[in-house]
Amino acid sequence: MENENVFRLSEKFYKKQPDSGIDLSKVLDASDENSFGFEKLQETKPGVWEHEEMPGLLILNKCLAPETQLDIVKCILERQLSDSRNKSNLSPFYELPHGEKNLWTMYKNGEDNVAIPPTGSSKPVTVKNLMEKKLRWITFGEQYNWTTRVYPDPATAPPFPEKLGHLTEELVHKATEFKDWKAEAAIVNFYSPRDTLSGHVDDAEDDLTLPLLSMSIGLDCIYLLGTETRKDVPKAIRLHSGDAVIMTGLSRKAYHAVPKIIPNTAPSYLQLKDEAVWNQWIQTKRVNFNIRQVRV
Ligand SMILES: O=C(O)CCC(=O)C(=O)O
Ligand SMILES: [Fe+2]
Repeated sequence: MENENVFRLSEKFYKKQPDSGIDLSKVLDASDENSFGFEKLQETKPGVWEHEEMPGLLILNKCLAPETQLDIVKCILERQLSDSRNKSNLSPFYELPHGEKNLWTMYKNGEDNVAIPPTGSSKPVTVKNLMEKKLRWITFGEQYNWTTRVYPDPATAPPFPEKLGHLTEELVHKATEFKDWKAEAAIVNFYSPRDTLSGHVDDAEDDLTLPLLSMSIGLDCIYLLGTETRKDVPKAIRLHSGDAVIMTGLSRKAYHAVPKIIPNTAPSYLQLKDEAVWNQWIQTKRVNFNIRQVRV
C-alpha cells in the first residue's frame, strides 16, 4: 500500500523545509506570475481564480483590504476571546479570564507574566505563553468540537458576529452560485512559525456541497490541497495575508493541510503606531478564519 501515504509525504516535505530556503519550485502563488503553475490559473469571475488541476477551489487573492484584516483579527482578540461561550483549545485546561480583563487585554497591558491556573493538576501557565504559543484555535458562532467532531445543539450557540458574518457572506455570494450561504460557524486557527495543521477533510457539516471559506491574515503559509483520498499527490499553494480560498465542489471534500508557515512575511501594513505588543504578536502569527454553514 505504498501510495496510501502520498499526501503525508508532501506534508513532511514542506514541514522539514528550512526557513532560510524553502523550496517553492512546485508551489503556486496566485500573486506571482512567475510562480509554478501560474499559467494554469484562470480568472473565472472578477477577483476569483481557478486552477485547472484544482477543481472547485476558488482563490481570491488579496481580497481583504488591510483595514479589514486588522479589523477582523482585532475583533477576535478584543471581543470573541473575552466571551466565555466561545471555546478554544485552552478552555478545558485553564481557568481563563473572560470579560474586560481577558487573555488579550492582560497580554497587551503588560500583565503577561500573570500565571493562569489550570483546571486540573497541571502547572499554571503565564498569559504570555498562552497568547504566544498555546492558543491554537477558538470557535465562535456554532462551536465545532474538535474532539467529538460534531457541532452541538445550535440553540446553545452564541450568535455569529454580525460584521464578520456580512463580510464573509458577501465574499461567498459574489464568488459562487450559493447566494443563500450563511456563515454559521467559525474556527479561527492561530499558527506560529513551527506550527502545522495535518491533513484532514472537513466533513462534520450537514451538506458538503456548501462552500467553506478560509481567510488568511499575518504570515504566509504553504497550503496543500489533495483529493478525496490520501493516495494522490496534493498541490501546494502559497497563501498570503489578505487571501481567501473557497472550497467548493470536489475540493470541498478534499484532504488539505498546512505543513509550513513562512516566517518574516507579515505585511508592514499590519504594523500599527504605538501598538508594540500587537506589532510583535502579529509579526509572528498566521491567523486563519475558517467559516462554514453547518445546517441546511
Ligand atoms: O489554516 C488553514 O488555512 C486551514 C485550516 C483548516 O483547514 C481548518 O480549520 O479546517
Ligand atoms: Fe480544514
